[in-house]
Amino acid sequence: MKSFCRDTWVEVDLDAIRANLEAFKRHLPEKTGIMAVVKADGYGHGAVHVGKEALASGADSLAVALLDEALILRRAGITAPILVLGYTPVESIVTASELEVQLTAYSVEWITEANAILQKNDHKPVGIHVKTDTGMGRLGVRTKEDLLAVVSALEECSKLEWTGIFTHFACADEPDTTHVRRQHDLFQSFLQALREANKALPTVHCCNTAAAIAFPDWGYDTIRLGIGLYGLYPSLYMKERADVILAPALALKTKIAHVKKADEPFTVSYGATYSAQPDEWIATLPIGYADGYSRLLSNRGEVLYNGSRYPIAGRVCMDQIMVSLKSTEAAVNDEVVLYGKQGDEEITLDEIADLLGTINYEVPCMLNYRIPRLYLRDQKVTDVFHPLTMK
Ligand SMILES: Cc1ncc(COP(=O)(O)O)cc1O
Repeated sequence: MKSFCRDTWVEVDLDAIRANLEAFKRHLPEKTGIMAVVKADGYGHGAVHVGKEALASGADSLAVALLDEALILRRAGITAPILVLGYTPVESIVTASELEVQLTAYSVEWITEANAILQKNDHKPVGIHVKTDTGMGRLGVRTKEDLLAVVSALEECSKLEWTGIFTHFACADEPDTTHVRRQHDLFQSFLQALREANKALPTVHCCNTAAAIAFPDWGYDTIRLGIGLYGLYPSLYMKERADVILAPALALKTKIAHVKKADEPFTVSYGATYSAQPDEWIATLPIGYADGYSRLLSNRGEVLYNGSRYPIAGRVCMDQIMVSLKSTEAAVNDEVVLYGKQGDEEITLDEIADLLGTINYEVPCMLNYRIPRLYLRDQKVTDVFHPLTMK
């Protein structure tokens, strides 16, 4: 029996997740591992299912943005190393200790306070990756002096272990490599400063998807693989390089809830911005902006029906959209593809991102708790998870 009561769903192809990870394994030096980035609920694909598939396919560890995201993975039984990439309030250090999750740090004050909290009740030590800001301008130490001060502070801590050092690139997906090379040069000078201070380096990492594609020899101990794991390229330039071939893992599908043929002209949706003409078929689909299907697609987006493209008719509503099937007769329960392939046609997340004036990263992240996720292997549904009902 279906475990959800609506005819709109996301399909995640776990074979594509595996294939994408294996494509990067082939592209990278053998010694370089893969940290699968599954933050934002696996970029909207489902962090638990994607994380488990990535680990089963050869990833060595997982990364998330928030400690709460790591909690969900641990609750799902994932025991692999997990790194929290973002800022964690120091009061949460005990949770990190209990979950055995590694955190990011770059402040002597934070380190000192975190260690004191863990010492108070003799908690288990927490692994710390030191973040260096080489040009992202977001989090991290910016000078060798600050880096050495942070590492020295960690060495004084009985409850914190220095387990990694990393940086994050701001422009690795661009054809002009000036900025990314400058960042990598600075990162290398930080590593050299540590060596000169007789510090044994822990896990070293700097590459995101784009840098892993363009500079595989910068892989160091591991890369942080995000968008590429999901079969998406960080930029058109990266896609056109074609040195790592990826398969999109996500599709968004629905079924026609209502359909009618216009006998005479009538307007469609809020604001009456679309007028159906005689003999035009209008279908109503059970998805809207409250699901993360943007209202900016009103009168601009397209869907696939019977392998052909048809325009959204009128404004996207909170829970429903209407599409014009032109003169094509249709029936309730016929399947419609909103993102993905149908026949020879495909509506890509890149296309939707262009229509929305954003990047492909944001499009799957917008798909929220109201849409059940179906997980496929060999094109067959092997598992279902509905964020709304949590089962
Ligand atoms: C610190 C950090 N590291 C890595 C990623 C993954 O980037 P891609 O999705 O572009 O691979 C994100 C991130 O914020």
